Amino acid sequence: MSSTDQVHNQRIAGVRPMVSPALLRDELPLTDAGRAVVVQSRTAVTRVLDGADDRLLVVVGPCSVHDPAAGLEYARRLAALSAELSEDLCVVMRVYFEKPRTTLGWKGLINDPNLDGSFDVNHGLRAARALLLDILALGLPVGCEFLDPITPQYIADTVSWGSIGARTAQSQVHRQLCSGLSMPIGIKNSTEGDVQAAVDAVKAAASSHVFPGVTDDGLAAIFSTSGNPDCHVILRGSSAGPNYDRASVEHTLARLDSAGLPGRVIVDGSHGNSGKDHLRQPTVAADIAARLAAGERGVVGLMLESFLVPGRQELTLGEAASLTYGQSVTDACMGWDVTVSVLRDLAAAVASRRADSLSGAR
Ligand SMILES: O=C[C@H](O)[C@H](O)COP(=O)(O)O
Ligand SMILES: C=C(OP(=O)(O)O)C(=O)O
Repeated sequence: MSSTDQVHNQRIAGVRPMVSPALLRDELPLTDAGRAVVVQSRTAVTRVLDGADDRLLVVVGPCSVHDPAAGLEYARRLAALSAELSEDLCVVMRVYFEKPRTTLGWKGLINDPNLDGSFDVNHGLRAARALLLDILALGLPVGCEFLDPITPQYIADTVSWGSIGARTAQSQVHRQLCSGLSMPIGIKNSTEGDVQAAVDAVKAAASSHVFPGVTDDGLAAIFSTSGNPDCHVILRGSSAGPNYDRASVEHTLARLDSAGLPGRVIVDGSHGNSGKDHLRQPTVAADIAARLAAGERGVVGLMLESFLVPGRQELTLGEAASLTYGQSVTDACMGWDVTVSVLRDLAAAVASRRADSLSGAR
């Protein structure tokens, strides 16, 4: 595929046509009911972030979706649990289709939906959007990480909360992207533990930007954004250890204040905060629950990695048929039963904080 002119596309091995965002949305339209879920949940998440709603935001679900059927089964269970706990928790399902890799590895359902190195991106986009619509049909809002700057055009209308990962928080391309996204976005501290990088990203994303992008019809265009005031820091721990403790949260709130930004953070109970050990996520959640029950307010949300079956398994490309159903092929996840008790304990902590605050106000 490389050009014979010896200067152009010398390392491009192939170019294939890609469905346009408009065509995909036409094939798989957002229903009126789905739109209502997105609009209402974006407002609810924003109110939690602003402290206007005293519930805890809980972004919970698999590290990555590799099997839409298992993702949908998880969503059915979570929709019922979310309804049970809705007075105290604002639940968003983590539905991640794009995986940023430290070096190499499977990059997620959009990039390689057949899990075999065939990279059928058009099929990946269809599978991702179809699952998002199915989850919204259950009344459950979804949260995605945005990694490729073009992907949001295909799915962002279905997303109520977004994330920028630890490896891209310092990227200007991603900060610009956030400034134009229609939902609140959590931005993570770096893998080495640099929280200022996330604070700087929240500040940059709140501002307007002008940058190149792709239109609904797949044409290059220059986009102007108005800035996103609903971005916030996610403390995800680091290679140096956890950062969900009270002092780290206070330190982050002080940095946000110095930058003229609202004081709120989400804690990621996985990744550096649990050393990627799924058995430690409930310990993080229990610590946050105890602090909430004691009246702490800076932590407005918690992210948890959870799937039907606990732990993780190795993915060998081309051998998806031998995978255990409902178990992560990326980072280890809490299993469903543990997830239920963790979410119930978090809800009880929020209810207790509310009761204390009401009795204090009397
Ligand atoms: O959340 C997922 C992973 O931690 C992230 O994609 C990095 O994974 P890797 O270090 O296995 O590449
Ligand atoms: C990649 C992720 O996390 P981080 O960016 O914190 O490593 C994730 O949440 O899937």
